[in-house]
Amino acid sequence: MNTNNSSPTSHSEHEHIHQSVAYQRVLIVTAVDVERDAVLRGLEGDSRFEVIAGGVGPASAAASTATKFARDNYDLVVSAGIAGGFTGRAAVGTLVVASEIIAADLGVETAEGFRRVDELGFGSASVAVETELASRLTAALKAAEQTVALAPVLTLSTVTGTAETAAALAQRIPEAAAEAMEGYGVAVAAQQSGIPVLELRAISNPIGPRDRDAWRIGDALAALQVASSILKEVLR
Ligand SMILES: O=C(O)c1cccc(C(=O)CC[C@H]2O[C@@H](n3cnc4c(=O)[nH]cnc43)[C@H](O)[C@@H]2O)c1
Repeated sequence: MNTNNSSPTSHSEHEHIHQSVAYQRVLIVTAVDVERDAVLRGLEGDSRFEVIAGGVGPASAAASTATKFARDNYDLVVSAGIAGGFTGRAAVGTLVVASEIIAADLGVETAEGFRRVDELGFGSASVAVETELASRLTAALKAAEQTVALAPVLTLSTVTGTAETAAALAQRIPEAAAEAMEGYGVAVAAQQSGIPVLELRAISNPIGPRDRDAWRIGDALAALQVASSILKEVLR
């Protein structure tokens, strides 16, 4: 860093200063304790980060996130944890960085099919992420030889448990790579407080017929730990 106040600061120094100032306080919200513990292992005690297990589902995630925002200031919030992956788009053990966070069941069922709240004039079922940062995180994960997709991540209150529902979701939102249960809740809390948001997911199971014994939670938590250590470096 340039410590001489009288000399001009270069463009690249400005960028560095901006980055380190921008992300000094980061809140990471997982659903459950084992996810929080995997993230904490990856962060290795970095004091810029606070990690909470905010509960399962969008309502708990939103309330937990908003409660933290009411008590402290944050520069960034990250929804993180394990997730289901759409077959052919995100395999078990790989990572997904959200390019967009979509509440896939926020809308109305009609005889003609599902209609998003957006079409009905009741707000939006999607929240934009901090795009540049999502791209940088994806690139850093790839550089660290992780398999990662940058794609929309769906939030659902109900885990998909049939091939029919999985196919319907994949057809309705063809770009989506993963589904989880909290991203949209964290993202709405962030949006209402003007705080940038990311979602980072490690795939534990394929989306489709329910087979809980086939979930590879250990592999997903290991990938989440690696991804958290890379997130720490990207925000440095
Ligand atoms: O039983 C365990 O040992 C265990 C360990 C870690 C996490 C869990 C959970 O049940 C976390 C639930 C959490 O995971 C997300 N998730 C994972 N797969 C899917 C899916 O296919 N569809 C939707 N959500 C999924 C979700 O965000 C839940 O909060 C258990």
